[in-house]
Amino acid sequence: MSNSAVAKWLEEIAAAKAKAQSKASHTQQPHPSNATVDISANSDQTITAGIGSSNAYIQPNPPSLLPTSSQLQRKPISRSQYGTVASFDIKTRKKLLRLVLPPEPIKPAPGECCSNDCDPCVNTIYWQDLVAHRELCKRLTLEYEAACLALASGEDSAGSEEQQTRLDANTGGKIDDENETLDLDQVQDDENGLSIRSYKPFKVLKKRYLSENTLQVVCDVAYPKVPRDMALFHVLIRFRRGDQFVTKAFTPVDMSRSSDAEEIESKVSGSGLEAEAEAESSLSRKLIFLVKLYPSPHATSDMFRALEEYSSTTQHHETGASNENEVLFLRGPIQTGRDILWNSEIAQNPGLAPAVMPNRPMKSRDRDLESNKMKQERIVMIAAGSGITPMYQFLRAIHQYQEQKHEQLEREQRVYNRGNEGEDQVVQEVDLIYCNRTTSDIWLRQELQELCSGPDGPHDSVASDTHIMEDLLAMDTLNTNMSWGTQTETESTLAKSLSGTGSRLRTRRRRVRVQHVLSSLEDHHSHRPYHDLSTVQERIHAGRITRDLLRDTLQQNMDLTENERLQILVCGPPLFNADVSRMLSQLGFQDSKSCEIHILE
Ligand SMILES: Cc1cc2nc3c(=O)[nH]c(=O)nc-3n(C[C@H](O)[C@H](O)[C@H](O)COP(=O)(O)OP(=O)(O)OC[C@H]3O[C@@H](n4cnc5c(N)ncnc54)[C@H](O)[C@@H]3O)c2cc1C
Repeated sequence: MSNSAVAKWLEEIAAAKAKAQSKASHTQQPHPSNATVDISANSDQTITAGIGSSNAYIQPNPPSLLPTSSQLQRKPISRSQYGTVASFDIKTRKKLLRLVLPPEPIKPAPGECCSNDCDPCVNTIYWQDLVAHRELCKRLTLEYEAACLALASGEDSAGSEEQQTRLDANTGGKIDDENETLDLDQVQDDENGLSIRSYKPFKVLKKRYLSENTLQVVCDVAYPKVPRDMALFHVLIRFRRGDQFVTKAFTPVDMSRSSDAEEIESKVSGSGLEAEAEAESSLSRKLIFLVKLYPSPHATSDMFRALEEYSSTTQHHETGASNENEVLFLRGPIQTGRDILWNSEIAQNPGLAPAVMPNRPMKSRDRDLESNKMKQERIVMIAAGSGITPMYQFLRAIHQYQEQKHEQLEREQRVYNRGNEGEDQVVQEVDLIYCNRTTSDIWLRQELQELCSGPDGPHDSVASDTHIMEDLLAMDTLNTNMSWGTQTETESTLAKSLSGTGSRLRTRRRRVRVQHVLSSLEDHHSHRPYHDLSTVQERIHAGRITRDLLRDTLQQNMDLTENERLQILVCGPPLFNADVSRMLSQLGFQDSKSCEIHILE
């Protein structure tokens, strides 16, 4: 090609470039390099300043009605992702500066706050994040303006080694010398688990109807290893419904059983059955929700019905799930005001029930304990339907910590050959009255039975024998007092013979007794009246909860000594709570120094 041809060709290219450039500058808003940025738009924002050419642009991303799934997933704002980004315009060979601002936090939707005095409340988190976001945007904007001025006045050190490490045009120009994050409070988000600051998507691993109106949903996230002072908590589940969100609170249930885990570990190789058991056992360690389904049309229930189990054949760009119905957006763990008080008390006194009366500060209980005055804690739980979930969480927490305490004492006794006199001062008794329509509506029945009899089984050790003995003796007392069915001869003999042996380990003094109240009169499967189905672990009554039943259960709590204290927890639908409160008041149970009544809404 001749020189003139080459020159002509270059001219044509330059003309085309100039044309394209002038077209771009007409379609974009000129922006002075010291412009302030409106940070209220709910999206990432970019300001570009072309210094050296007259181009300076603000390019806010169009605000969308709904946050994108990446925003839903957003981690705490990291300083390193945003700020002044430099690049070079290949055409003009001039340096461009760009300001990338973080997205504004998403305001909680109406109804997202469950009004249970949670700490942190989703609204508090939002306001904290908003303040932090504004401060960060202000700082980044100032930095950007300073960089623009420096570039315009030729003081920009681009090209220097230092600047090159800060600016990386090819990778989007991340500022990589600062790792400051805006995580304002102490609650740490778990990278792979739940986050308290934002909704994260998790695959639905299993969806199973336990009954016509009960759904069990297993999510692909481990039941959080919450610290001792966070044993009681709930999780927010968010569904997208058209262009709106529906957010509801649910209490996950911990279905992992140590006996299962040990069994799996003891297996050497994995046959088909073993692998199946292992898969089932690993599912039991996941976050599991029990959901009460209401007849359709019911927004929340219908969205749960529409959930699908994750299928590995199709792919979702974020979670690997094929469609939105295979994913649940979760946020947590969140504690209600009540949870916080109980959690701190369980953490301090694992063997004890909570004392949450505002007029009875925990210190007074500690004094009681120090002076060895308080010896008996009684808890009566009265639940209906899904109201069992917080009760079960509570029972699990107490059970778990008592197990730990028991093991610790057992170890100490073995190692130091030390007796544990004085350790068995506090006795805790728990009665649970659980109301449903039929046996198939009972949630966590097996798990409750296990809590009644303990995980050790009757033949393992003196400790477990002692435990069983205590349960049986407790039953004996109940049978005498309440004329519930009859204890079998074997049970009675075992209780008596064990009571004769004396107990070497008397630290575990938990007694859980379960009574089911079923409003349907007979069992549909066996066609036998419900009271015939009572066992040593659970009593079954037909009908509705009555004042007489409450009186019988509470009978032994009528005349509390100054060393005893009674806690009554009620959790069910509003009408049920109101009915039970009325009956308790008719029976003379009111909040006092020795009796605390908690209605869980
Ligand atoms: C901290 C916390 C933890 C919770 N944990 C659980 C849990 O583990 N499992 C669980 O299932 N729920 C749980 N809930 C309740 C759950 O969040 C929802 O409120 C519940 O599923 C009802 O859905 P909704 O609010 O959309 O019902 P809404 O339609 O707003 O109705 C509110 C209430 O009216 C009654 N109701 C509505 N429709 C019907 C109907 N067709 N028939 C009979 N009664 C009806 C129900 O009592 C319902 O709770 C929890 C709530 C809180 C605050």
